[in-house]
Parts: sequence; structure tokens; C-alpha cells
Amino acid sequence: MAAETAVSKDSLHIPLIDFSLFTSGASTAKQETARAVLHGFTTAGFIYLKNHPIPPDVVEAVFAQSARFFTRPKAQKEALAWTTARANRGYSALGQEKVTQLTDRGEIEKLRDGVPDLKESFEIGREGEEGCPNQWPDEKLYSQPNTINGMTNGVTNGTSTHSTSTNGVAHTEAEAKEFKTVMQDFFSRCQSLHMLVMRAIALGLSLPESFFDSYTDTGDNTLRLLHYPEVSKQVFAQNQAQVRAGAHTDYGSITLLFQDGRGGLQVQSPEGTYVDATPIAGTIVVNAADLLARWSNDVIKSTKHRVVEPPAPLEGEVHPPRYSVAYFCNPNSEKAIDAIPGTYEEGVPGREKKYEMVKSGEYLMRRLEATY
Ligand SMILES: O=C(O)CCC(=O)C(=O)O
Ligand SMILES: [Fe+2]
Repeated sequence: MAAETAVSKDSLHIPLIDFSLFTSGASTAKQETARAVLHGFTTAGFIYLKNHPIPPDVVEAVFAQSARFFTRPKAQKEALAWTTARANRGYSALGQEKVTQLTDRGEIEKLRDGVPDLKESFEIGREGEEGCPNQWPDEKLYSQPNTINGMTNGVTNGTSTHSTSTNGVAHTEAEAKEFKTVMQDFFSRCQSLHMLVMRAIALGLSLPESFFDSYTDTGDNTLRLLHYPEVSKQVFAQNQAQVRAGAHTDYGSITLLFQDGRGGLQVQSPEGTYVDATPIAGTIVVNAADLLARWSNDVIKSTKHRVVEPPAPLEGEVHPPRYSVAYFCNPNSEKAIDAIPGTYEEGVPGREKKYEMVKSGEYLMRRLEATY
């Protein structure tokens, strides 16, 4: 059987799918798996994948590098700051981004001032995109000794052995290079997985398996490392509205979400309640996002989700930090996105095409500009 169940509550049923049956199964199993993937996206908007092509040690290395990155002194992280929606790369401090469904800037500002999200993040985009360099620590922090010398936190100024320290543990230039290597490798593995999941969707929709390939091969995607710092239980107790990340939908085609074991991710059920999307070791949570919902004439669902106080019983007063890694996939930015064949029928009431054609990159930019 292709699918077990990962989450089942309040009419929200998120399947747990053995993806190896799609990537290397016999043709019947492959077809069934493709249907299960599509079914998950047209009902819950979410699936969990196990036996996927990204090896556990690769994911572990990404989490280790991410945790280490966030221990860098604040001044260094700020030297790698996220700058513009067009670039969409770099570091965002706690409370800077408020993910929300609102598009009015004034309303977003008000929200942000009220209850900031308790998280910091670092975003990495496709390498080599004209005018949008990644904010790699080895390039930005170590190549110009003066930049780093001006910072408040300890830096050893040697000619070839620049290192930076937090809590006595040095961040070396070699380590910064290793960070880049690990993230670039992971980025391309996730890019390939995006293509595979889109192939499963194509097959599930009875389209040629390669239907989406020319939409997904550039890799105009964003890798986001997320750190939700440790937080006292009191913070949640004192403010009912306090969350680690506010309820939102994602913008692009799909998101690949890797979470640690802490918990706190919740998905909105058809009944409107928020249901725990409990971590399952070795799996990837994959959700459909807004542009894919639009592209599929809303056959596929982009479901709201959020990150709240972890549900696990807590010893002591402080919730430990939580780390997650989200890989936001988008159709190639220059592609025109118009309803997928078979998801609409002109002249059939309730089945008409609902949306105008939109350019992928322009759609994403509009959404990002409203968020930051
Ligand atoms: O940290 C998580 O588990 C979810 C993050 C998320 O939904 C996002 O960054 O869009
Ligand atoms: Fe999200």
C-alpha cells in the first residue's frame, strides 16, 4: 500500500507516503503512489514523505550547520542581512518577518509591532542569479578584515586565520566555507526532489510525467534555515496570541519542510481547528503552496499552518530551541502560470478557469513585498 496516515484529526488526514515506490517502484506502485501524492494535496494540502532520496546524514549535516550558524554574533548575522524581496536572500532577525495573509502594509506593521514571531532565519537562493548574490558568511565576513574588525564581538585579526567567536567557540573561515558547501549540496538535492514531487503530481493528474519539468528545472527556489530560540513557558502563558510563527500559507509550488523532534507545527483542518503535525523522524513534510493552488484552479489546496508552543510535556520553565529547514519551491521565475490542463472546463458551471495567467516570478515578488 502506498499510503499510511501521519496525522488524522478533525477531518484532516495527512498521508505518510513511501516515496521510494514512486522513484523506483514497479509501474503500478508508481502510479498508485502518484495518486496518493495528488490525493494528499487535493484534500489536506499536506503529505509526509518517507524513503525519499535525501539521505539522513545529509539532513543531519544541514541541521548541525544551521544550529552553528545561528550562534554567530548578532553583528555578523546583521552583516548578512536580508535586503530586498527581489534578492530574498540573507538573515532576518527575530520579529522582522510576519508571515500573514494580510497584504496591506499598514495592517502588517501593526501586527508585527503587536506580537512578533519568535524566530530568526537565513535564506539562500539559486547561485548565479544576476544581481542577487547569496549572503555567504565566508565571502561577506572574512574577505574584508575591516568589516569584521568593526564588529562588537570578538574577532581575531590575523592575516590568514580570521576567526570569530561566541561563547569562546571560534567560527573559522574554513567552517564558513563548509557551511556553503553543505548548503549548496542540499539546495540541489531539494531542487531535484521538487522536480520528482511535481512529476508525481503530473502522473496523478493523468498528464505526461514530464509535464512540469520545463517549469521546475531552473531551481528558482529558496532554502530557509529557521531557528526558534529557547523560550520561557511564561511567554506563551502571558499572551494567548503568542506563537513561534504566525498562521500563513506558502507562496510558490510546494514546500519541503524538515523539522526536528520538538514539535509545534500545526496545520489547519477543514473544520478550522489547528492540528499538530507531529514530527516523524526521517520524513519530510511537503505542503502545496498558493501558486500551485492557483495553477491547479484550486483543485490542489494550499493549507494554512503555523508554529506554536510545543505540545510535549515540559520539564522546567524553558522550551528548548527548535530548528527547522524549509525549502520553498517555485516554478521557474520567467514562466507563465496558467491553469493546468484538465483542472478546468470552460462552459461547465463550477469548473471554469478562475484565474488570469501570471508570471511566476512576478507573483512571488508581489507576495514577498507584502511580507517584509
Ligand atoms: O518551522 C516550521 O516548521 C514551519 C515553517 C514555515 O511554515 C515557513 O517558514 O513557511
Ligand atoms: Fe510555511
